[in-house]
Amino acid sequence: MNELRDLLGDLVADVDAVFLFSPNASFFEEFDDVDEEIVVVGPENTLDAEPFVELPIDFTDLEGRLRFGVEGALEQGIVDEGDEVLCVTEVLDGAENTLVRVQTNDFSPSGVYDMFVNSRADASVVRDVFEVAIELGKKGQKGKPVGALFVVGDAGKVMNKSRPLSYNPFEKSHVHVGDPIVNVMLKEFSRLDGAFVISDAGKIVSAYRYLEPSAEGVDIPKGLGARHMAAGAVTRDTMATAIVLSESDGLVRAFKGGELVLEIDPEEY
Ligand SMILES: Nc1ncnc2c1ncn2[C@@H]1O[C@H](COP(=O)(O)OP(=O)(O)OP(=O)(O)O)[C@@H](O)[C@H]1O
Ligand SMILES: [Mn+2]
Repeated sequence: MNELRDLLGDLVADVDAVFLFSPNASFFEEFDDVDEEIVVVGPENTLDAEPFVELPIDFTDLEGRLRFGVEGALEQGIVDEGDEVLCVTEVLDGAENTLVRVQTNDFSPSGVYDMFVNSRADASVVRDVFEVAIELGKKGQKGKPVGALFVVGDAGKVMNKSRPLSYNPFEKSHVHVGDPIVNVMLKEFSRLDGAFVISDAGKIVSAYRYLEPSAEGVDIPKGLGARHMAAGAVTRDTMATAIVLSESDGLVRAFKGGELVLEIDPEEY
């Protein structure tokens, strides 16, 4: 008789590594004796696991989460190209209810791991800006959809490639992303045109900047307009990362090195 176990056992057979996404302590300990390499992926290394891949944001979409874990492990040399990896994770708030077997080559590098970890700006600054954009996307401005453009890192060069559209409300202030009051200010100022420029350390350098990078050769997906084009182009001309909330489709996108590296729907957060 065919037992399910026999039929589905191939799914877990002969893998090079097992990735546990945000496991709890007791589940993690059960893997003590397995022969395969165990890799923990999560927002914080509360279990002192080694090796560990830190998730900068809570990816609700499964593919984004797997991709980040795999790219991070490849980048850190924990796994190699072509390795077979078994991912144990959750969907729909059901702890450890999902097994996905992937080969590390299944993911063509998207740059998402690189964007957080190897940005000029601190990973926490990139994450904080992401969170503002997601929150803004969820709530809009007084219920209306709103767009916004944040350029993070390499601020001196970004300022050189842009011009003011209005007075800069952050001119003499020393405020940083992540402060609750600053998040309110960013949301308020996002009603007006232009981009926010943020330093590597998270200081808000300016609001209302009109970006003027050279857009020559920048290849962004069709259908996106001037805001996204400017975001893509400024990251090719500088070491910055650009995070864009689209007023028209409500998605948050990130650009680095002139390319789209991440696209998320705030409604799923
Ligand atoms: N070069 C630029 N620098 C800064 N802000 C810009 C630039 N170009 C456009 N924007 C801002 O983007 C807004 C929307 O422009 P547009 O509709 O062309 O962009 P989009 O990519 O379609 O974005 P959305 O999806 O939000 O509509 C403009 O009103 C302006 O505030
Ligand atoms: Mn538009």
